[in-house]
Amino acid sequence: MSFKEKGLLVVLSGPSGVGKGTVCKALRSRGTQLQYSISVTTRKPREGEIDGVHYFFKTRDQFQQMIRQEKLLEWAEYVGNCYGTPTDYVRKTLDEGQDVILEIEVQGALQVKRRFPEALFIFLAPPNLMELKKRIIGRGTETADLIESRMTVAKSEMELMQNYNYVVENDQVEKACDRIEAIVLAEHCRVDRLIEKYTNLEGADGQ
Ligand SMILES: Nc1ncnc2c1ncn2[C@@H]1O[C@H](COP(=O)(O)OP(=O)(O)OP(=O)(O)O)[C@@H](O)[C@H]1O
Ligand SMILES: Nc1nc2c(ncn2[C@@H]2O[C@H](COP(=O)(O)O)[C@@H](O)[C@H]2O)c(=O)[nH]1
Repeated sequence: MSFKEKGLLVVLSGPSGVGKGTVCKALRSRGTQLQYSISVTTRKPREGEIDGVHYFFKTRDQFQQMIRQEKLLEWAEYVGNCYGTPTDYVRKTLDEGQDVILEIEVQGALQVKRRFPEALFIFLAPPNLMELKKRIIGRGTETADLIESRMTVAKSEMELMQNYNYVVENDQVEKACDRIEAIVLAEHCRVDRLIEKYTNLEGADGQ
């Protein structure tokens, strides 16, 4: 009898501008074995963002329809726009035994926790709030008003950190990637994930 381990669901969240996207991109270019779920959003594309690559861009009506049809694993309204994770891709990829990473804000992460308590929750934290603001400004994608709104949300998101399994400081991108890779590796070795495999050892050689 062969034991097929299900993929691990990794939730990476943290305030806007902390570097979630940057860290995920760096993990990807290292070849880290994580599949990236592409979210659905009602936000307008930023310059250079491609539909189906960075997000699936939808109208509010289309997004509402996805909610009604229960196509979203989680969703949240964030600073005037809606964001959500398509369920099908996540379930299919986990069932194939591949790990999936969701790059989402905190309200959505809490919904995932209720539905998938066994998922791994990592909070990416900035060295401090001044540095966070500097990063959002430096990215050059938001108006001054939106930067203030995102900073206000960021402060309340930081207070929800205790709902996560790990906090990783994104002081340097490569160090943050090292820490995330180590956490994911350790999670794969947890007894509660592997016990089924090792309690069925006898079946493995046909005895
Ligand atoms: N460790 C770091 N040191 C300095 N700058 C960083 C670091 N990580 C990311 N940045 C920069 O911070 C800015 C925001 O990063 P990024 O867009 O990845 O954040 P994010 O958390 O994905 O934001 P959002 O949640 O809004 O999508 C970018 O300009 C990026 O280059
Ligand atoms: N709850 C969810 N949050 C998501 C999802 N995809 C992205 N996000 C988060 O939204 C904010 C804003 O993103 P931006 O691209 O407009 O800067 C940020 O924290 C993202 O991580 C999702 O599917 N669900």
